[in-house]
Amino acid sequence: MTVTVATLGFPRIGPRRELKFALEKFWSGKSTEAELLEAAAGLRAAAWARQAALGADWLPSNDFSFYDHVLDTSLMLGAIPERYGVAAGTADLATYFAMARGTTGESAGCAHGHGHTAQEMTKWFDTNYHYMVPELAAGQKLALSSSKIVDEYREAKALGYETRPVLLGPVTWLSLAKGRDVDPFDFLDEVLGLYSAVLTQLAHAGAEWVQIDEPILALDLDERQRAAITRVYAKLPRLGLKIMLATYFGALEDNLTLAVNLPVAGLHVDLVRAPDQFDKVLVAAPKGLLLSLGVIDGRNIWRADLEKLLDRIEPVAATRDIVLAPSCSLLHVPVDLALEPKLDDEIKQWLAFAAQKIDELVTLKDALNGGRDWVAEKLAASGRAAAARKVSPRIHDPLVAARTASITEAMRSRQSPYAARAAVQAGILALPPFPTTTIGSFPQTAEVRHARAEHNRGNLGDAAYERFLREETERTVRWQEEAGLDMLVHGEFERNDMVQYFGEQLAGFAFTVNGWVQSYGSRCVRPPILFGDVSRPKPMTVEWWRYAQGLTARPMKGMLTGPVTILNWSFVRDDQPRSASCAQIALAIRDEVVDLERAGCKAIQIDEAALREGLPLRKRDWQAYLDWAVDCFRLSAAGVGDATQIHTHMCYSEFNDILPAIGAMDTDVISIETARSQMELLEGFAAYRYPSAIGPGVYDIHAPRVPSVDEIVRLMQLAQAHLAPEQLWVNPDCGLKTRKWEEVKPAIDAMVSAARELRVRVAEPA
Ligand SMILES: CN1c2c(nc(N)[nH]c2=O)NC[C@@H]1CNc1ccc(C(=O)N[C@@H](CCC(=O)N[C@@H](CCC(=O)N[C@@H](CCC(=O)O)C(=O)O)C(=O)O)C(=O)O)cc1
Ligand SMILES: N[C@@H](CCS)C(=O)O
Ligand SMILES: [Zn+2]
Repeated sequence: MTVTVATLGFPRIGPRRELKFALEKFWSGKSTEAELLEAAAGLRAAAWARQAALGADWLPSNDFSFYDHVLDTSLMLGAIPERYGVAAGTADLATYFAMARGTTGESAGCAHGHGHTAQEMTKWFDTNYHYMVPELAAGQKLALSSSKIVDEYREAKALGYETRPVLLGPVTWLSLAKGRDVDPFDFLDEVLGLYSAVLTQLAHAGAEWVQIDEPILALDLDERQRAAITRVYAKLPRLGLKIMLATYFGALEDNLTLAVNLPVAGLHVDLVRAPDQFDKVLVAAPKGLLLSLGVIDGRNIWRADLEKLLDRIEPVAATRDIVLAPSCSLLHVPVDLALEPKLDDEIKQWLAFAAQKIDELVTLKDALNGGRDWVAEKLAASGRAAAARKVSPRIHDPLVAARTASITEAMRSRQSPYAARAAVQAGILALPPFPTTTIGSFPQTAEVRHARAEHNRGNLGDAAYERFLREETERTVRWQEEAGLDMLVHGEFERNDMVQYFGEQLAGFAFTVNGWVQSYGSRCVRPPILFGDVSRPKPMTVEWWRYAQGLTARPMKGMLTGPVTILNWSFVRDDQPRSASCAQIALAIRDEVVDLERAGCKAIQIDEAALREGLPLRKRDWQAYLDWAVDCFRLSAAGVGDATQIHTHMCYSEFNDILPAIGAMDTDVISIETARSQMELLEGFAAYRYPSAIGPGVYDIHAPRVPSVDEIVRLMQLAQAHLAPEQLWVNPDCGLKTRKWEEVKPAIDAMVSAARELRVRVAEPA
């Protein structure tokens, strides 16, 4: 029986974010399209060479994307909304970037009243990767509009690599699509026809296999989706190509029988998220179905215990051909651990990034094909690392264990109910009706990022860097006073990222230099690595808060990232439940909250941008997650007295299905994204009788567009249709870090003017 190795997809950004820099150079007009195409071809060639050199047998092609693979699929199908003025069949790179960024160059943007908005962007399943939501309208004509998949197959072939092209499956694409006056599934036959044409072209180009990704198969499916799966995979396998149907991010569960009985040549299953499905899949899968076993974690950075894996796989490999693979595309992990000179050796030996994961797969393959002795040293090293990690004193801190064991319900509860707290806080803060504030960050200009980079490189000393940050902060505080904002923020200039900044200061976290992962388009994040018990060696934000508050008599918000968001945007431990790691982070944030209060801070914002997006993929798992997530938030927030106003912020706009959880967070003020939904979201808050204060975002910070005073007044009037005026704050949808000062200043001026007008209007007798 033969064992081979596949990779499903390799990170496309390049080992040092080469794609980001090539894209941003092109977008800013500093390079030509030809130069961009050349850079992309170089990245693809390097990725194939690397994977081949590591010993992968099945190399992916079409896993590269200039922005997003869902958008690539939309362009392939010619699903181009009318506003871009391009007929299906005639799209080019300019159309692609217009769909990705809007014609003024911004995600979801529409500048100054002209230009075309980008497609909506949202997160890819439960990852921190974001895709462009496909749009379909009634009567829309689709047509093949991109030959990318065939071109990249041929490009690899010309370089001597036989690849298995990767294509997002039609049922997942339709499931992610939004229809305007139409059900996306009405397009099923048309879409199926186009996929058939693409597969036929690939077969003509010489491809033998294609990998079709249907992650939707790991979710709860309705009858229409199940029927679509049956229909699509009755047809596509007849076109001369063998199909490896890839499922990932969870178990097939009730979709297992459906999946294994499709007439496809291969099926990939995720055995990291869903190890328990291994036996079920083996029983259900017909002998002729080539199984691709996702045994190495494509979502996390831990090195595997290879001997332990072999114990499970060996009996199977003796009875059937198998492919070994990461659980999903390697898109979600950094490229190469070898680029991390600053990680210490003890932690480094526990980790595997994309390149190391392929090496692990190849070691497993060699052990299965040639016997364990053949790779004895590699297996022993993997076993030693796993054993060392289990007992390392770096991981286990008895003080943290004792502290988490003594968490009580009282520690999660504020002293008094909201109404009593609100009365005390009103007396102290003395804010006007419709108080104005912002969400925390002000523009992270090139100058700010450059100063930080120079400081990190050692070219800018600590004192000079600190002086620079203090000046930026002071300028921003002064400006906020002049603008007339009521509750100020310090601007977050000292922070590289709202999660990484805290990870870098907490014990139990390690951080990388080049461990970038694509978040959306050219934007990347470096998730901290949560490897051990978490504690807070010393205050993290208090000195910045104290400095900023010292500059003004107005209240300065303390600004923290919440435990659930830190957890969801980090690479986390796999040796204890996520809830346990989250409770530890919650205690560390609680310490910071208490210290801020002691320092005199009257209002503390604990951002939970990722609480909603951390929801499990299967609905039946939601409540358990929400229970511990809300508990952790409350634990982080409830160490303060009634007089301290606790804010939170969430910038993903689907809240109605988790309103009880939001209520249970028991915050004094929540700011949420609402501008794009015209305040419709507040209906849910009203129906739920949400008791405390809400700052519904009055303008979309994802766009460079400056809102008018009238528009903000109108939005706030819509808000008053749902909520009492006393409940309302006025703020933007999210932080301003990605904006420019010339956009921020007039927008905030308009916001403050609107609040003043609203105050006059409520004061006037009806
Ligand atoms: C709110 N979002 C966030 C998510 N996850 C997070 N962990 N953080 C988030 O804020 N998930 C959901 C959304 C996703 N949205 C975004 C928005 C913006 C970015 C982004 O802008 N990323 C930056 C990198 C940010 C960062 O870490 N910056 C560092 C390093 C800056 C840098 O690149 N420096 C250069 C040198 C510059 C010079 O010398 O002039 C270098 O190192 O080469 C910092 O500021 O210090 C990005 O550029 O992609 C991400 C997600
Ligand atoms: N305080 C953060 C929240 C972003 S979700 C910011 O303002 O950028
Ligand atoms: Zn936000």
